[in-house]
Amino acid sequence: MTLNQAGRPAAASAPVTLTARGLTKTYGTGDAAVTAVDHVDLDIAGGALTAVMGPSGSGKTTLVHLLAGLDRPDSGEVWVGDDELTGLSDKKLARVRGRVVGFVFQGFNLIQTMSGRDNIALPLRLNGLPHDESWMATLVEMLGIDRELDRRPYEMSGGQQQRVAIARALITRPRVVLADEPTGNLDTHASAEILSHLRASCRELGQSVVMVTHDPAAASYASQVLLFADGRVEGHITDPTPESVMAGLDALAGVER
Ligand SMILES: Nc1ncnc2c1ncn2[C@@H]1O[C@H](COP(=O)(O)OP(=O)(O)OP(=O)(O)O)[C@@H](O)[C@H]1O
Repeated sequence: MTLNQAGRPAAASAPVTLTARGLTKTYGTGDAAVTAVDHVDLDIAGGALTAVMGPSGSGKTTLVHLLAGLDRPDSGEVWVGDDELTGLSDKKLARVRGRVVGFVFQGFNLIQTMSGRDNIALPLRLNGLPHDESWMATLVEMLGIDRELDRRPYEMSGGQQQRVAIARALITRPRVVLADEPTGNLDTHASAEILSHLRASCRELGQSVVMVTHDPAAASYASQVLLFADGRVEGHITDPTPESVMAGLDALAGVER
């Protein structure tokens, strides 16, 4: 698979590192306070796919929202290359985020009154970026969503909505892509295809791609897995296999294999 098959080549850009320093987010106060992300330091190299795994409630979604600038940390910093997202005003953050970060939400967040095509193109319109028909065609072919272009999200299956949401995240050729359970609604075959595309996309575009997943098979597509528990990175697995991921998760839960 190449991303360049439909016309103009996808512009490769120098990989940038996604960095977090001392990233902390607490919800609630007093006895009800939950520190969802607790002094996290990360250096995620561009051009590689990183998976984040851990128990439910360990803070994975909060972490990717903070890394994307969708939510503000209580303390700590997020950098995309030399740009500090956490230091920006809301207005500047919205502008940088729109151009630099692509996000695949857990619930897709597609706009129900808009066609698949308009949903995919929305980040370009919102950020005043030129429409690139050949890149749109490449993504549509890669994700197999040509029939979804003229449908509204409520006329699509969950898996089709997910593919449209992935196209929307990639349409601006963002430097950083954050994905919360990008294959959660897909069958094994469709998941494998999407993950291969995401991996190829980050390699060919030099993107830093971080995805949250509960699926060891999905995580094995990554070049590294971060094991997350109680808001902290408690371990790394490099060159993961489904078996090494399961062993890592068991170790995280204190279970001996
Ligand atoms: N908006 C919020 N207000 C209050 N507490 C929150 C909020 N969002 C998350 N939390 C709490 O923060 C903790 C981490 O939640 P988060 O959704 O980041 O975990 P997760 O690892 O992504 O979970 P899952 O795997 O179930 O999606 C949980 O205890 C959750 O209840």
